[in-house]
Amino acid sequence: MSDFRQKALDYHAFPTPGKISVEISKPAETAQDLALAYSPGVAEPVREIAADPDNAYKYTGKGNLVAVITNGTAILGLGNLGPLASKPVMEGKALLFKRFANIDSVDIEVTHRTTEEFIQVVAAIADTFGGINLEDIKAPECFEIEKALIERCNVPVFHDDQHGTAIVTAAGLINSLEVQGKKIEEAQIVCMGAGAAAVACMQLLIKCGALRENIYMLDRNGVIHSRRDDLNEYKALFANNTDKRTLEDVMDGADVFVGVSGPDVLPAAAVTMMADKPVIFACSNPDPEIKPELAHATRQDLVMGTGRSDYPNQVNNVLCFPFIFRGALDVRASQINDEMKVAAVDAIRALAKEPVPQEVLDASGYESLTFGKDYVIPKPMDPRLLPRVARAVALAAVASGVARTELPENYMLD
Ligand SMILES: NC(=O)C1=CN([C@@H]2O[C@H](COP(=O)(O)OP(=O)(O)OC[C@H]3O[C@@H](n4cnc5c(N)ncnc54)[C@H](OP(=O)(O)O)[C@@H]3O)[C@@H](O)[C@H]2O)C=CC1
Ligand SMILES: CC(=O)C(=O)O
Ligand SMILES: [Mg+2]
Repeated sequence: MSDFRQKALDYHAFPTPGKISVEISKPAETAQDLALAYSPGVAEPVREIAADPDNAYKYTGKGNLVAVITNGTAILGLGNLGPLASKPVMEGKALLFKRFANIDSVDIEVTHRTTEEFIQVVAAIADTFGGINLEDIKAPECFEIEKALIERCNVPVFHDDQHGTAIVTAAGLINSLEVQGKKIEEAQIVCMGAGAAAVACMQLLIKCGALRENIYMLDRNGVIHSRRDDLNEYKALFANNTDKRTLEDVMDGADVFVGVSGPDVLPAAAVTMMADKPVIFACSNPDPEIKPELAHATRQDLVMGTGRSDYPNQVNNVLCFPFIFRGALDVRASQINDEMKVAAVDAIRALAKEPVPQEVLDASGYESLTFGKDYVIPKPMDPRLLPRVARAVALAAVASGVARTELPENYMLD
């Protein structure tokens, strides 16, 4: 067994299996403490909440609690390995919520027969939480699931693989194009993958200025074009009237490759066909569409990003979901809308252009980092992400009318 594989297994197994635990936040030592925490004292907040459901935010942990919910049908790029096998990833998301945004989070892995059954399960438990983060649910079911849950739930519902990925990809890509001296409005974009992440990434890039007709999307059957009769309604949104059929056909002259598909699907030969100064985001986890070593050996003029922590330019939704939920929870937003997503893109982008504090360099193992080819996007451990992104999101929620409380005082500074 490789050293790294054993290390990863030991990390998860010892000293306690798993990555999260529950802590109590009130004294519970004496009979008097227990009389307040449990019977008879607990009856008082029960009555208050029964009288006004908003009191749940006052008397319980609901307002700082996010559920990470999955069915395990698209676990990273590993595929449909079932709910239980997805648990380490979901505990990982919960760990990241706590570590980066001090949000309490629990993972919920749902076994179900039909899509409607999954929707019913989540809708039935949604009031327990301040927000629902859907994770690793495959397309096209993820689209129907998210839409139905947004309609049925009173708390924000956010499919991370769609929107978290899209926000980070848009921030990183617009910065990369700036570094390469290109404009998003003129960029020829190839998107490998046509699932949850792909559809949302391309939709948000269009909101940020990309032209739909400049985007070529591919699935396992090649280029998505208007004469295919096997497209679901989401892929059909990206069907081009074109004779191009293969990856090579669309990579010829492309400025951007976004990979949200699977491992090693981008051959070096296709990279050589791209326009001058291209951008390659090979975001599949854990194994990217092309290894950075191979891409860099193929040409020198590219900006390269992956979803991983161990290469420069980590294009990964960890840069978004803790912070967008922090902002949404802090103003009790009823939903996470496009205005909040675009605010997150702008805040993440802007941070990459500022000097990097020593603590971030130390934590990420760099001597220096400056905005440029190897640093187009902030590092996840940058402590400025939390105040900047959360504040931008909260302000956007207030401005767009979805906030249900006033802006907290700490967001008013500046
Ligand atoms: N870095 C990041 O932050 C994130 C990365 N990702 C990565 O994106 C990938 C997709 O995730 P997600 O969208 O949630 O999953 P989905 O199951 O929703 O979509 C997967 C898509 O990838 C396509 N695909 C898979 N293998 C290939 C291949 N060999 N050639 C061409 N297309 C292929 C599928 O094609 P078809 O439709 O024909 O089946 C499908 O369209 C994963 O690898 C995941 O790790 C996802 C979210 C965040
Ligand atoms: C990062 C992530 O959410 C994924 O690869 O699915
Ligand atoms: Mg995911």
